[in-house]
Amino acid sequence: MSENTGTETVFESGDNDGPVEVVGHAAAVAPKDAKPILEVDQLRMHFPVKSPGLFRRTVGHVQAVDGISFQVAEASSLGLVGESGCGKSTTGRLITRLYDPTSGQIRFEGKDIAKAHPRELKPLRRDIQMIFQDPYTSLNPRHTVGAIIGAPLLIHKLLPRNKVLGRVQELLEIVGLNPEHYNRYPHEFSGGQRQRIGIARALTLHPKLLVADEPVSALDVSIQAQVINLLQDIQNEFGVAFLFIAHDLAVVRHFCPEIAVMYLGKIVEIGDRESIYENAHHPYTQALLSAVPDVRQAATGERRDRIRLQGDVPSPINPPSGCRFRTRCPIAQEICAKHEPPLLQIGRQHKVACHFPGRIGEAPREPLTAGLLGVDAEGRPDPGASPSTDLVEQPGYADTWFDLDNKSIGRA
Ligand SMILES: Nc1ncnc2c1ncn2[C@@H]1O[C@H](COP(=O)(O)OP(=O)(O)OP(=O)(O)O)[C@@H](O)[C@H]1O
Repeated sequence: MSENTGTETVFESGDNDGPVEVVGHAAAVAPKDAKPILEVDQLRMHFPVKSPGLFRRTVGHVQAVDGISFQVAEASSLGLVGESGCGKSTTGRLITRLYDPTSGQIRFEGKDIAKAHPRELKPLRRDIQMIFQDPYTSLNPRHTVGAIIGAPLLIHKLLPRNKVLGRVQELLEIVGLNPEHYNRYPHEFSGGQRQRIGIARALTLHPKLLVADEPVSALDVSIQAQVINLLQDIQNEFGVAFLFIAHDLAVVRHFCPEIAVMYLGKIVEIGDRESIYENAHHPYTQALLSAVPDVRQAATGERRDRIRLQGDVPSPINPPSGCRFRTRCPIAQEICAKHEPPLLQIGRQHKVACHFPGRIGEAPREPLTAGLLGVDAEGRPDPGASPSTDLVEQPGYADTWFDLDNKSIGRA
């Protein structure tokens, strides 16, 4: 495994009072012209809610994921961020096909796996692996580390039994653990070391895509940075793509060249690192960002104004009409209750779903989306308008977009 040879960088954590400096790697950049390895298109997961009693009728649905679209490029990383309950883990579990989606497509290397039969899933399990949040509960305490890491090789009959130990030791070395410790049990390791064991297990079958569900949230801040550096090393060495799930925008900043922000089952903003961290246009992203300590501001003693959202995320069983964020949004107006804002492309790699998208304090006075939806500023049908028929959310970015600053069409 390559050593930590990158430039000195800073890793921040929103859970801390200030940014934490680590000697680490330069921030990951997207590989040039990489093809998408994963394309998620209008993906939905509605869990049925059953009535109590004998007949257990379906009385409603939890709209955990409600029509999301995005891409993950080969050997790159997409960060999926949002508060607890917004549907991130469900998305991860759909992609690894632990759940059957209600509708939508999950194209892996061009092939739709959303409805793949369990028989077809076996080879897929090699290519797409998951790293779980909790290194304490995700490892079987009764099995040795060698048995945990080697099991997938035996299940998939990839190596004869007498070759497994060698491969296990190689994997332990890759994740920075002592290869002689294969006979130890999970409880003999610290939290960070256990997460390394979970990563080794996920790597056993040479996956092409890793879904990392809050892989560092349970770890101490200093250990978080080491584990993220390890994931970056693994990506550089093996070309693995990542869907990196986190509740905190600080955690994914370093590792993910592209970020998607989720709220109540929807993607509300998606873009490259610069668009999200320097130029966020959705009030929800702005609120999440305001909780992240900023390195430059910490150095000058300034503080970013904290935007405090009122209340909790509403229930996904009965989400608010129109824009789902409107009940907590500081700039919501009448139209927001009536119409769901489409995810509009406003930059080369930047999309936002808001009727009033803008930098903090620069939101437009009139809803930007009214003409496209064929309504007036209050959201009432406008008989003179011709609504756009082309508002279905697509994965990826188009070659043209609406440039909000210049009020003109931007081109790639
Ligand atoms: N198996 C299930 N059955 C019914 N509802 C579910 C199920 N799994 C998740 N949910 C609900 O779906 C919504 C989204 O949950 P999910 O775990 O995907 O969110 P999350 O953003 O990952 O949150 P967290 O960080 O807390 O895990 C929540 O309201 C949750 O209660």
